[in-house]
Amino acid sequence: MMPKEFQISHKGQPRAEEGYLVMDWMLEPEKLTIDTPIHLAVEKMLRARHPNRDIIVTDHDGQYLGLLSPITLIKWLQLGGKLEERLSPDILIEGKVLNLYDAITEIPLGDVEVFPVVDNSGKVQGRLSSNALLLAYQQLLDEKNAVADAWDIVLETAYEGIVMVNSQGKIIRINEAYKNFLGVKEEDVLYKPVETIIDNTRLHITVKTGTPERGKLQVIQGQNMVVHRLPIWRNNKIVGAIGMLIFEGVSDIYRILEQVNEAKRVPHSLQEGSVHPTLDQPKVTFEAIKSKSHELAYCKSLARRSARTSATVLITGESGTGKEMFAQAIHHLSQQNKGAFVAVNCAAIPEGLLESELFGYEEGAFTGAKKGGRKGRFEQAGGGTIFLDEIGDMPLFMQAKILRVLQEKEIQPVGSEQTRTFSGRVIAATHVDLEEKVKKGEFREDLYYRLNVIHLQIPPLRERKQDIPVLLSHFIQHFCSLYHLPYKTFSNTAIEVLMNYDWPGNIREVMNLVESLVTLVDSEDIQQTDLPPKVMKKAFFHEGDVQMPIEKQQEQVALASLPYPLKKNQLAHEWQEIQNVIQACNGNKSEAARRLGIHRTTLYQKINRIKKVIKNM
Ligand SMILES: Nc1ncnc2c1ncn2[C@@H]1O[C@H](COP(=O)(O)OP(=O)(O)OP(=O)(O)O)[C@@H](O)[C@H]1O
Repeated sequence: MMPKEFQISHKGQPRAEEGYLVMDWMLEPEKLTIDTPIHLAVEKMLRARHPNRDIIVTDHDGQYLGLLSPITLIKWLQLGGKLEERLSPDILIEGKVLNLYDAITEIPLGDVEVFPVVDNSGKVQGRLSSNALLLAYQQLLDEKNAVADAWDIVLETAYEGIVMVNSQGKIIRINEAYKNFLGVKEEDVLYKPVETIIDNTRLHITVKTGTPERGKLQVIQGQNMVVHRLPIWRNNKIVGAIGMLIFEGVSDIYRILEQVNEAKRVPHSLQEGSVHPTLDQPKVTFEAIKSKSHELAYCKSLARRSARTSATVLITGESGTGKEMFAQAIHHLSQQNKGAFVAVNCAAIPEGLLESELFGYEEGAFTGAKKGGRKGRFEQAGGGTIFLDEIGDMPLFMQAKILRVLQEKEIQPVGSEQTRTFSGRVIAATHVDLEEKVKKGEFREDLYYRLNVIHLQIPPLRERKQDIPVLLSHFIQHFCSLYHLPYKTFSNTAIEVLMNYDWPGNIREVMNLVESLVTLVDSEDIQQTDLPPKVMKKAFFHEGDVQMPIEKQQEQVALASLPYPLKKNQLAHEWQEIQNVIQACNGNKSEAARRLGIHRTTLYQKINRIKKVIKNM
């Protein structure tokens, strides 16, 4: 007797892709050979510890014949069967036979609780009970959920932006990184046509053509990005597409490639060195603004969007938070990038000179005016960007003149009757509370509103501590390579202290501290004890901090203060030594460098470095 299920489920070939196969879950077979005396079968059934007492019956070669179930056996005995008789095929039921390689999820189930398992030749190899099946299902679902959870975490935390669209090209999933980059909220983009949300996307085309596109350049929010677009197929139909966005590293490579291509286009005469092209200052782009926090991601996204327009931008934030960097990044991404970026620190220019500095002057405008006059900063910015830093410190009379530029787009040099058109863009910045100044009558309200078209508020570093490790690692690499020193790292405890510190000077302070540590610490591992006492004190003595006992705090500070004066002494010693040699050489630094066994430029660098470090101590 060959049950029909056996023939149906016997697929012959192992299907390794099915993860959950019958063979992985089956148990030892409880089997008897045909012709066994019935009383032995009854004893076996009574001895069975498991609830499913059906017994598999095979022929003498181990081939499956059928199942002996307790109920059919009782019925058979009631009809006059004898315990001395032997097992014969007519007492057996068919059962549901499974193949070793059947996938658990595809088993055709009936009402029985024991399933004989046979190999490809029909020989019995084991049995699968309903209990084992339940266990398998439970584990399968647990694993599926765990995989889905892990997958979600990967999607959410991936460095790349990831977006998924359905077959109609509507967004059905989008990860945090992409949302941050676009500056959108999930509810604003879900189920919207992707082309209305992402600039220059082709995902809505990918779902029509089914053609994958890898490593394509796509301009999003004015920035060159590298993207992959992959269709998702199911049962020979395109059910959606996935778009992946690759940020910084790769776009850096593309920029370098572009620069290489540019260089190849340099005219022959320049390559031969007959004329030396001047090297531009390195451009500050958004990629140079190192960050990991959501707060800065939002600022970058808003700034990128502002670069699409020529609207005035007001950047506020404490000193050293990166306001000028943002202004430069906006400039380089904007239409104005063909013109110059001219930065003016309004607080640093004496009040009497501010007007001529900003608007220029005509010849003879005042005593001491240069022949032929002079162009002001606005005119220098031309079709580019003028960055008015510390605008909050601008005197009221100048505020009126700036307002006029913003309203009329005209500038008037000192001593001139003529006005000139200003076609550039204005970005202003301040660390003071302008609204407060407006209330006090120290800043013109109309100018405030004119400047405040797009307001970029850069949070202080203590409110985005996630950025601290990124900045530390960025600056440590920067200074180690600048000073040709072997790469150093911070110990975990040092990072912990630095994370606890408030950074009143923001990123500028991080930069200065890392520079001095890189030059001061000889070891490649910067320890907590290498940090200056002010950092240690602030990191450990937070107001109202009652967690650490006072003796422990004192101990920490004492520990922290120890090596630093030592370092200071060491530096002072080195400084004295250099001064002695220079004196001995009658001030001749080239000779002093020779005596010290170092190159003259190295001596200059050393002197500048020591001066700078001592000043920062
Ligand atoms: N996110 C950042 N990544 C890398 N470097 C940064 C970052 N933010 C700021 N810097 C660096 O920190 C220093 C201070 O930045 P910046 O001059 O832009 O700040 P600011 O807010 O304009 O300061 P201030 O108000 O004093 O003029 C600069 O050397 C800048 O390159």
